Amino acid sequence: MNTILRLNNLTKKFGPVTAVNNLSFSIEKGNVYGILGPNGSGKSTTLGIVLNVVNKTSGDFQWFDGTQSTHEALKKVGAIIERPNFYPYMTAAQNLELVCKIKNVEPVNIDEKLKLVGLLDRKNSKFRTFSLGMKQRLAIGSALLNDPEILILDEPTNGLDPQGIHQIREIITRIAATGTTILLASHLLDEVEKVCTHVVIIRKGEKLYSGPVDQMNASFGFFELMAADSERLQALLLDHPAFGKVIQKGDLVTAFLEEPLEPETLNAYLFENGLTLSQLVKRKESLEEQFLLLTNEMTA
Ligand SMILES: Nc1ncnc2c1ncn2[C@@H]1O[C@H](COP(=O)(O)OP(=O)(O)OP(=O)(O)O)[C@@H](O)[C@H]1O
Repeated sequence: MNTILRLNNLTKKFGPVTAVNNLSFSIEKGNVYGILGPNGSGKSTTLGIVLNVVNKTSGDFQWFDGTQSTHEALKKVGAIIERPNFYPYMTAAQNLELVCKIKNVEPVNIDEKLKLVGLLDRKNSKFRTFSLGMKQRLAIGSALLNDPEILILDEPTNGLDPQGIHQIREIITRIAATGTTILLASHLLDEVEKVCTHVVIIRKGEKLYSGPVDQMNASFGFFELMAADSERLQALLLDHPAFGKVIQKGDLVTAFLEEPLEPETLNAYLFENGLTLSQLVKRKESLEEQFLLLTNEMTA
């Protein structure tokens, strides 16, 4: 696989605030990456550093094979990290022609890109008549004019209505299908799940998880149990090698699995040790619950 971008122990401090803390991950060609984290977790700062608009404090990053300067490499990157800004009195097509002039690319792709973002039929409408969703789509079309290797988007659906959100997500999927690598920042787990193949979860600038989105839900689940003798129940669970954390709230004992275990096997183990259960339920955290557990765990 070709590496598009590699971050090595990247750190950014704004005075006493460490916005990005020792962050390392890499972006491989052809995937759709989400940087997922709550507000203020350092997503925009990370994007700003690799796009050369924010100075890093320490660590480094490397674009492509590392042989070009960042300035040269960024010519192969399309990025939208601010609210889309075009000339309001010019049409969509005229604005894109201007972008072509600025980027020094032939204006041959304009219709193709407008079509990709669903704006071909509005190419002669003035920018000021566009909805926020259309403005965002035009910005995506504009960022694609030079056929970049990677498209970078910061919170691409922020402020849009459900229809606008759906359109943007569909367009991102369409662009990814053409082989363009995508890196987007989002605070929405649901968005990353829907659009991305890979995720880097950060909190307070630190990486909590990185890997394929479909392996995020790799928890073995947990049991919710009740027995008349809950102290003995807890002791037996803690003795069993499959369990990690065991917590009790009222009469309910929750035991988290660190390896697979079937309810029948657990029931038989407890019965053989002289304990009968009044309740046995096996559950798995939803992705949402796991994300919250992961991001809250580091609060302390
Ligand atoms: N120019 C700046 N000066 C001082 N502090 C900053 C600056 N830019 C960002 N920060 C701080 O760095 C931290 C990370 O901010 P950043 O904008 O990167 O997070 P984010 O994950 O993109 O959040 P959001 O989605 O809210 O933009 C925050 O504590 C923020 O207040």
